[in-house]
Amino acid sequence: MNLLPYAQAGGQASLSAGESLLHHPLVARLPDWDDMAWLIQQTRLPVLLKGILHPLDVAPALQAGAAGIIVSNHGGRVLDTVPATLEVLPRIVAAVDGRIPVLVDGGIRRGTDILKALALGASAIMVGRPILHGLAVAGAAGVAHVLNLLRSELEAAMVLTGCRTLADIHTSLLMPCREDTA
Ligand SMILES: Cc1cc2nc3c(=O)[nH]c(=O)nc-3n(C[C@H](O)[C@H](O)[C@H](O)COP(=O)(O)O)c2cc1C
Repeated sequence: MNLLPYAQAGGQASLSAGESLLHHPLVARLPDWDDMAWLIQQTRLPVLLKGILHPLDVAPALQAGAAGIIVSNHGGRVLDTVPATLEVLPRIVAAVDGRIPVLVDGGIRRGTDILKALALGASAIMVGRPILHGLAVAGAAGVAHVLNLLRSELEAAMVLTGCRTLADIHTSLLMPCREDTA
């Protein structure tokens, strides 16, 4: 995410010659796990940590008091070569071992994507750009239409895979194409 427009009073977005984003006060000290723990202690609301992509980050997230984890690789900008969220989801789910909900987003475009994410252990999924696209095309009705499509596609996928309830959606529905996702 480009933080500079928000950080500079004058709204100057570009760096001058010789300046580096790394030296900007807003990013020179990047948030760490102590900051997460502090933030979580400031509210009684559940705080879910978004952007977890590595199983080794699960323990510090739990230690900081996260109420949930959102496996996500998108922050408005995307770092090249980050893994797809569905690729890392099973490893995060295994590391969490049922202690807190694990949500996932990124590239969910149809009901079968939701079915696959739930089969890989997600507690819930989130959707970004399809909502924005619906909003851009038809406002609130467009957003409702996108949500309706996703729901009806998920229900069709459940019917076709013999799942009467969300709890019936299980890893056994999936045929692994790589050993490490088995
Ligand atoms: C225009 C735009 C801006 C975003 N800004 C942020 C952000 O500031 N912080 C963040 O955590 N995620 C941000 N995201 C990512 C979304 O929260 C979400 O993770 C992502 O859009 C989900 O993937 P999908 O769009 O493929 O459904 C942004 C996404 C878009 C499209």
